[in-house]
Amino acid sequence: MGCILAKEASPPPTPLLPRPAAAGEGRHCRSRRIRRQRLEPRLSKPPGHVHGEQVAAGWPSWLSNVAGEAINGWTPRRADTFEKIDKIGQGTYSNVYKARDMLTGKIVALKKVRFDNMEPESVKFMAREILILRRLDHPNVVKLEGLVTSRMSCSLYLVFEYMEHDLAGLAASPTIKFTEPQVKCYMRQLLLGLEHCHNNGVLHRDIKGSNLLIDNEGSLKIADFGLATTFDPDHKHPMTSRVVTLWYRAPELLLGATDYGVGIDLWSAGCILAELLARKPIMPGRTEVEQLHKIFKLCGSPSEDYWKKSKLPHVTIFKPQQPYKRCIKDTFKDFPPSSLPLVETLLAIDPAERLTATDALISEFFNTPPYACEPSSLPKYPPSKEMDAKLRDEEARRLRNGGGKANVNGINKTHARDRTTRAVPAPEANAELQVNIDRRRLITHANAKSKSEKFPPPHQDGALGYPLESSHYMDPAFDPPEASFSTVFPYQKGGMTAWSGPLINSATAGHPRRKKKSSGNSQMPTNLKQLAGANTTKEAQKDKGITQFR
Ligand SMILES: Nc1ncnc2c1ncn2[C@@H]1O[C@H](COP(=O)(O)OP(=O)(O)OP(=O)(O)O)[C@@H](O)[C@H]1O
Repeated sequence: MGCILAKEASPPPTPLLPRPAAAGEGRHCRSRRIRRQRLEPRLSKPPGHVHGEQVAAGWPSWLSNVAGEAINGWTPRRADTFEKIDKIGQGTYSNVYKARDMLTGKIVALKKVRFDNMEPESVKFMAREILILRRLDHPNVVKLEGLVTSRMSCSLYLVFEYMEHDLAGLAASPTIKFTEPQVKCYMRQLLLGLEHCHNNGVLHRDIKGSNLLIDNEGSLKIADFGLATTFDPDHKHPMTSRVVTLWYRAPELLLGATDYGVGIDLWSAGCILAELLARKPIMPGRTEVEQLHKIFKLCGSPSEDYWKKSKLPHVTIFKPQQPYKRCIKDTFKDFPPSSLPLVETLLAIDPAERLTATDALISEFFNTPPYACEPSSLPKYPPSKEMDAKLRDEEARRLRNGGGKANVNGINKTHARDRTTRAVPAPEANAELQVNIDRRRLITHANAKSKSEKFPPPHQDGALGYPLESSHYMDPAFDPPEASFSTVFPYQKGGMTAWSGPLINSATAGHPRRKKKSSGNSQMPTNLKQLAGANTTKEAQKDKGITQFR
């Protein structure tokens, strides 16, 4: 969620001031300006009378001051009109609760936004998320149903329709094996949601399984617009390239592009399609360097011509010494044949070749039998969210430590389920403890979710934890232990999977495998090797910073 504090060199993603009219600018330019204003959420202080009206309507003054536009036309709901049922999720900047709306009886999700000392910047970024959510209205985009606060309140809750699952949780469950029609059904909904976002000038910028919520009717909805931004292809403005969780981040972002477009979300969608078919993440990089290396190994490195023409800032640093050949077809030779052209298109190195969500929806994949099933025909799954997995792990730990003597059945049950859970994020509540800070730093690299547009640095993320054995549809030769980079594969084999990254710092622990691997680094250009180290150090340094905010 977007309590964001931008401390980057890059300009803010939504320039807010309309350009003053130049002499001679006609109606055409004015209408373009109006369109631009419509596209770019205004986050300025509202005029005095509007501020007064908003406060009279029950909004706190601090919110109206900074985010007047975001709350315009809405009335706040009072917290005592909701009954909290359970905590169901924890994001970096929010806690999410299951609650009952006592006016309607409906079950909802309440996302409580954490503000750090009411910093206007963090309130503004949250306002941007609200404005973006209010602009969108589609069955495959999560709906913001209201806001909960009061005049004297220091907190804000976003009210959403309640969603029982997320795609990462379902995909990680070893008991759930998606069929081809089911994969098509989820992908179709994802692309329809993306099409709506893009047609309305919104880039999501953090598409990944845990942000794709699924309800018990099989509907998939894109959620978490904390990193989203507005864009206008006719009036490009520079945007930060440090967006999207690393495993799903497009190559142009890794190369430092600031004028990207819808292609970045389509790349992430391509990673998800291949992940659903392969039953494990296809490019789990731990640093930006490693991520780009994995991309080149699978998708081929760009042509000489591309490198020559490219004006991307990091091109000289990242250019591999030897070109890599594209090997998507070989790697995914067991994928359903009609899926390969779509995977190829979505994972095109050149964003211009990735086409659009609309193009993807009319591709062969969706028009070849077996067709996508109806969402309502999807199975009704047991709870599978990140938080469910976390609670199960905590319960298992408690029982192992002797707390479960009273319930032998409970122990057995928990242990059995425990083995099947996926990775869960580090406990946020313990972040102030040094041991957890250190863990977080390591896990940050492993999970590599960039939230640098939020608080510096990228925070750790629950990501996906698949048992190694669950690999499917994917050529095992594709991802042998990484000679150049990885020292610990970010998944654990069987047993308890409590973390999605290494718990020890393999860079300093003298891991025996590491020595062997580091000698296999010869393919990597020296400048890349240096950067790999530099990057890690930088990330770790930045990571220290986050502890000050929590
Ligand atoms: N509408 C919803 N229904 C049910 N659960 C939800 C809903 N929205 C969010 N959640 C749960 O809460 C978690 C955190 O929500 P969200 O990702 O929006 O917050 P965040 O602070 O932006 O997190 P992140 O650190 O992943 O960016 C999600 O992973 C999800 O499991």
